[in-house]
Amino acid sequence: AHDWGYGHHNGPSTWSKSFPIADGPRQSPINIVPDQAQHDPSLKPLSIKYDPSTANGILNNGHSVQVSFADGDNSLTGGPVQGTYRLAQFHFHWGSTDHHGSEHTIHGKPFAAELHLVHWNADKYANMAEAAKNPDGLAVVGVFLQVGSSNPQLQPVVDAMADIQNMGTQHTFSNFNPSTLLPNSLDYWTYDGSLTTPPLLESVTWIVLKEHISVSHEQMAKFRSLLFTKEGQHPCHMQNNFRPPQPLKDRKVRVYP
Ligand SMILES: NS(=O)(=O)c1ccc(C(=O)O)c(S(=O)(=O)NCCc2ccccc2)c1
Ligand SMILES: [Zn+2]
Repeated sequence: AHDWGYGHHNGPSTWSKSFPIADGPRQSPINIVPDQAQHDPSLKPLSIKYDPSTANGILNNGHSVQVSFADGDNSLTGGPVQGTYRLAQFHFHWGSTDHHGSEHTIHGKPFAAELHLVHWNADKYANMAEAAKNPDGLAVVGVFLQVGSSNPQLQPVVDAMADIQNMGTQHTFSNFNPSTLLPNSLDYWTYDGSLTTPPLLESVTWIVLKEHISVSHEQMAKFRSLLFTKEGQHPCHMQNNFRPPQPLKDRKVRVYP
């Protein structure tokens, strides 16, 4: 199988060989140009409600660090979506320095990292995999992380990284409320896009928050201490696990408010 990654030989520029949709009409991420974003009266405020008791594990999947949630009352409603989307997992993308690492960019400017909260359309589909095959199947909330003061809300995730250094390792992770990772404002940009990793399915309504959260340089160093590699393999630090911005093609970015 195409073991895709972020290296020179298996990185984003090679993905179209195994995943031709990489050159499709609604790929993510994109560069966001705020003054070109359109107001749309049909857009609503985002409504997000998570149940911390459903957090059930933290995993190094070889591409990112991912916290997964059991099916429960974790809902995203309002915003650009119809119906109720359920939180499945959140993960991050980051760089080798504090000056880059996010997937979306604003006016061409990257942030040090980007948090993705992945939700699936539980009104219409039986599970995440089914939802991922449909254009209205997924909704991902993106939150920029800007290096500055330490973020105490991130610390439980940062501390758990010590237990999942190698690819394929996981650890229990419970009683965590991911809404503590959201900024004060839920104002957002939204556009129709895709997964930013293979299989790059064009099934994501992207909701990128305007306000960032903070992360300290030391906390970022802990992200970079994670490994792409398995125990016993020559260690390769997990960093630059981001796909660069893709062509906007025939799409408009909308903004709320
Ligand atoms: N950067 S992103 O938000 O686009 C994203 C990245 C990786 C993954 C993942 O597969 O873990 C996901 S996922 O959790 O949505 N999984 C992909 C959807 C999928 C699930 C099950 C089977 C096939 C595809 C999303
Ligand atoms: Zn992601």
